[in-house]
Amino acid sequence: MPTLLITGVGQRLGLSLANHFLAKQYKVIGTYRTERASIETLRQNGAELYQVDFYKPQQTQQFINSVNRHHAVIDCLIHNASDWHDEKDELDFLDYHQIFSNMMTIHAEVPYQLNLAFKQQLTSSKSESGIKQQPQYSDIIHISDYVAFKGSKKHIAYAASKAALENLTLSFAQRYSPIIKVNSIAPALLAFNEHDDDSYKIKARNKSLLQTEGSFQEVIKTIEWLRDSQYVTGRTIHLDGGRHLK
Ligand SMILES: NC(=O)C1=CN([C@@H]2O[C@H](COP(=O)(O)OP(=O)(O)OC[C@H]3O[C@@H](n4cnc5c(N)ncnc54)[C@H](OP(=O)(O)O)[C@@H]3O)[C@@H](O)[C@H]2O)C=CC1
Ligand SMILES: Nc1nc2c(c(=O)[nH]1)N=C([C@H](O)[C@@H](O)CO)CN2
Repeated sequence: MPTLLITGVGQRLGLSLANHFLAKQYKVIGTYRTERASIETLRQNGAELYQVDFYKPQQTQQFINSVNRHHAVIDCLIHNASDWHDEKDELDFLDYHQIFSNMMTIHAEVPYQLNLAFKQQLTSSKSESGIKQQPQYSDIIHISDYVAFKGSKKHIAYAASKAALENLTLSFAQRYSPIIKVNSIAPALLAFNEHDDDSYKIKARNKSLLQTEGSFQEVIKTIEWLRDSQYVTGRTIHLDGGRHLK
């Protein structure tokens, strides 16, 4: 069965992805930063988990070394880990510096580093399985955001870093063809956070033509479609309810 490496599996989309593919008996390698009950449950269900704070380069390096030591094959690398920082007014220079640095680290530099570090594992998945019925590509999937296209006046660095991530898709698709497909998924609203109040929810839903939120299942279906594709690479797949036309 395929091996997936998913970053940020502790909650929400990452947890949904890990549970979905574990249920299909895939081998799931996951990263988490914060110890939670969900992490122990994933471990009991067979996931191989690594605790890493990607804001700490030494921990990123240790993670890469561990994966290189223990995993020879990766069929699909999904970059999901993300922080959603906003730029409040009247912060000082160093606060904005930290926000910008963190956003670029988690959404651009870490995907860049892991894509380069795990090329061998992503390439060997093809040779490991011997003769195939049809070309079977391995996949890199970057989870982006609609705001990479539109910008965001409240999450400026976040949006810019997601735009950088989508540009990485173009470069890695060229560099890793024809063995590895590289694509982005750019959702708009997928799921609210616990602290979101009703007025925020109404406003957020109304930003799209379909006037609703998506779902983590929508992303799962798109990942399954990308995995099955024989002809899509270097593309960003938008899941946004027609928000671009509102
Ligand atoms: N939810 C939505 O409506 C939308 C989501 N997206 C994108 O979809 C993806 C998933 O979204 P969602 O599930 O809501 O994200 P969450 O913010 O709920 O979770 C993201 C995960 O990333 C992990 N993470 C954050 N920073 C670090 C770090 N420095 N090192 C290691 N791990 C880190 C967190 O780990 P931990 O919890 O262990 O600390 C967390 O579990 C993200 O890329 C997001 O940008 C795009 C558009 C809409
Ligand atoms: N890392 C995260 N990124 C994003 C989140 C989130 O909770 N964590 N949430 C959103 C919102 O749903 C936004 O799309 C609309 O409010 C965007 N990115």
